[in-house]
Amino acid sequence: MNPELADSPFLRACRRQPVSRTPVWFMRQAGRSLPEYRAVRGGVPMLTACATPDLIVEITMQPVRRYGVDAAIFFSDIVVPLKAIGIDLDIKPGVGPVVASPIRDTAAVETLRPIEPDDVSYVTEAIGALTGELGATPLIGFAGAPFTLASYLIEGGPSKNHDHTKAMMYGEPQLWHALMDRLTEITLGFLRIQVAAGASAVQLFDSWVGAVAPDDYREFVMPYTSRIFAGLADLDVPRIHFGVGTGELLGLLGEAGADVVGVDWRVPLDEAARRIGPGKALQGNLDPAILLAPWEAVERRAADILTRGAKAEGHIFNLGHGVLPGTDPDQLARLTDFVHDSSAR
Ligand SMILES: O=C(O)CCc1c2[nH]c(c1CC(=O)O)Cc1[nH]c(c(CC(=O)O)c1CCC(=O)O)Cc1[nH]c(c(CC(=O)O)c1CCC(=O)O)Cc1[nH]c(c(CCC(=O)O)c1CC(=O)O)C2
Repeated sequence: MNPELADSPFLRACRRQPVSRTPVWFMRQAGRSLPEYRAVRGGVPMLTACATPDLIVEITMQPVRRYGVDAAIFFSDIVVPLKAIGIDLDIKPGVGPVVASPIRDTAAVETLRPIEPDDVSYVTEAIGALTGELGATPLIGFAGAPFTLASYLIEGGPSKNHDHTKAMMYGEPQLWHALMDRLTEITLGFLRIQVAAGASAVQLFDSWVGAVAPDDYREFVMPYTSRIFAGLADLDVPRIHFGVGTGELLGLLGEAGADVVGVDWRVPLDEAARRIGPGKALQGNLDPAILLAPWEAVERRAADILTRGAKAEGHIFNLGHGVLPGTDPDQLARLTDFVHDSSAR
């Protein structure tokens, strides 16, 4: 790895090494909040954009150019690897991922095959071009975690209560474990492809896992996330584990094997550090909705997060979840500068 990249504040903070300033990036930093994104997407469907190397590169670079964030995140979506292995699904504007035939029996589970580099050659091509353009700025690869992907596949789309998902988990545990096993192989394979192509860190999004209780997490989810983190260990890239509403799960999320735990806005970072224990860096955790309020409100919260984050062994500033589409990009530009200026040491 290029020594300047290895020494970047983001990678150093992930490794819990001293930094010259707190690194910052934002989940969903590319996307609908940016006028330049809306311009290049035009009428191109989301999943077409995710399979077009030139668009992936351009969209990934947009927030790096505009904000000067400390990391880029590969432009894609959590359902891309599922589409790539032949699952009939689409991302519908205003709805989200929609699966044509929800997966609820053994025959359907058996249609989930492992992912091969040839299934996603556009990913390898885009990441190769990106690492050249990014130079000393790290590129984060990502994937959805098995629980969150299972929820989309079983429900057939976004779900508030995950009814069918939990019905399978509690009522048909064998089928559940078979599904999670296949999704684990796909997720691990997809992350390994991204690292082989040049990603210098990975983030596993278990966005909906906050819906399960700690004992159920241990039994039905953790064996799979642990397998993914263990399966990445030989690649020597920082592994970030993120979920929403995970206050009661934070210790277990750390135990599953990540290097960095992403925290949403519900738990202050000093308290999160206490719950997670030593040996982990933290990422987070400004409520993305605060960015819709005047700057003074943003600044007050951001300053508090920097103070609390300093109690962790490493801190990467981020939001507690993705940038909301109605966010004014000038707020994010100001926030990036504020984090850099007020944490410089
Ligand atoms: O509410 C729901 O369940 C549907 C959510 C939804 C997904 N893809 C989607 C949508 C529709 C939408 O955003 O309106 C569809 C989707 N994915 C994405 C976009 C672009 C944007 O948000 O404006 C969009 C909107 C598509 C469009 O432009 O019309 C891109 C995306 N998804 C994702 C990422 C990774 C990241 O967050 O940084 C990124 C890349 C961001 C970047 O390059 O900066 C990951 C993703 N997609 C998805 C999830 C599940 C949880 C969630 O809702 O946030 C997650 C994980 C997460 O953010 O926690 C599912």
